[in-house]
Amino acid sequence: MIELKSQIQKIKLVTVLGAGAWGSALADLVKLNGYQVRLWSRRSELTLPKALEDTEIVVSAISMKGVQDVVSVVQSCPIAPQTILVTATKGLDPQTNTTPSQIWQNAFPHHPVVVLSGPNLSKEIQMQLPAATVVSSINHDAATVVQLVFSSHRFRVYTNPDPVGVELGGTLKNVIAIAAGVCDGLQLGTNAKAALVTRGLTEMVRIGTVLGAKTETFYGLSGLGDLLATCNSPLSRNYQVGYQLALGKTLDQIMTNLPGTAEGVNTCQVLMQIAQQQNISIPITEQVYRLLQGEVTPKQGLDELMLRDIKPEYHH
Ligand SMILES: NC(=O)C1=CN([C@@H]2O[C@H](COP(=O)(O)OP(=O)(O)OC[C@H]3O[C@@H](n4cnc5c(N)ncnc54)[C@H](O)[C@@H]3O)[C@@H](O)[C@H]2O)C=CC1
Ligand SMILES: O=C(CO)COP(=O)(O)O
Repeated sequence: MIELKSQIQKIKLVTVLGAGAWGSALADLVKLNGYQVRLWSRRSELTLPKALEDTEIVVSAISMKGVQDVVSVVQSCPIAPQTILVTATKGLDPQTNTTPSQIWQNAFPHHPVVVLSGPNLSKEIQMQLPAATVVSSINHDAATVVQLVFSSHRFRVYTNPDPVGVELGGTLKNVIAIAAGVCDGLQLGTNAKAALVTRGLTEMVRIGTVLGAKTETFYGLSGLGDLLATCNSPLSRNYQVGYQLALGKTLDQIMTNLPGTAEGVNTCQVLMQIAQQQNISIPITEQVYRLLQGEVTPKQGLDELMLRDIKPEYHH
């Protein structure tokens, strides 16, 4: 306990990697709590080694496609052995099917790695609206340090003992958010949306538990919480992808004009690979995949879901 207290008191400098929507919002949260913050992006004048010099916490908000590259460069920089690595990316690596925290941990086996994930639409956070999130790590002390560094009267941070589940909640919901956007774009109504989001959660639990997550984590902020936020907000880029597909735009048109990253598009492909390899039923994800591939229209995807064999709600 004394050691943890002195660890927390030592934190003065936090480096945030990725100056996109989420990295900028996270940097502001930490800055408002009185810490010195360095915000690095590949376009900034600050070099990565300089950004990492003497830092106590590194927060990565790099989109999935850049994580491996950035991790490789960070590996070549001198960082102190006790530096805490925090990952806030919500995606899966298409080559290895691994999560961002697994990539960080593989590269830095002796460093504490903490995941940060929750219902956190960056625009609302930047507007200083209240929000809550979850931090989790196999190193509980490191998670507690990160909890204290980020917590404020408008950002409530919980710890959770299931890092795999916390990270996967934020990642898996992106695909369901695309489906929710389609549902609203087609004006299918509130009953349909409730059914979709609930069955989406069942699907998240099914694939997430195969990947090592605990079921109950998906019923918390990083699972259901994030699912509700993104499936119900036009601020969500993943929701926007589905919504605009339902209005008849092409995926290329949507992606060209989208502000920032919609991770669900790539995550969907990775989930299909995993589901096929491991024989997991993920019907909503499958229809989102087929829609993104241009194999079905939004209306055909809906019909495919509605006309599946009837069955019990749960298998025991
Ligand atoms: N925007 C939001 O509301 C939230 C986003 N997230 C997650 O955070 C991650 C980033 O999202 P956003 O900030 O919204 O996206 P963004 O597109 O605004 O920013 C992505 C950042 O990653 C950097 N990046 C990408 N490839 C790179 C590479 N090869 N080398 C160096 N830097 C590279 C970009 O330069 C940019 O700074 C995503 O995984 C997203 O799911 C999580 C919670 C909230
Ligand atoms: O993860 C998010 C909110 O928690 C952000 O959602 P989008 O990436 O769909 O904008």
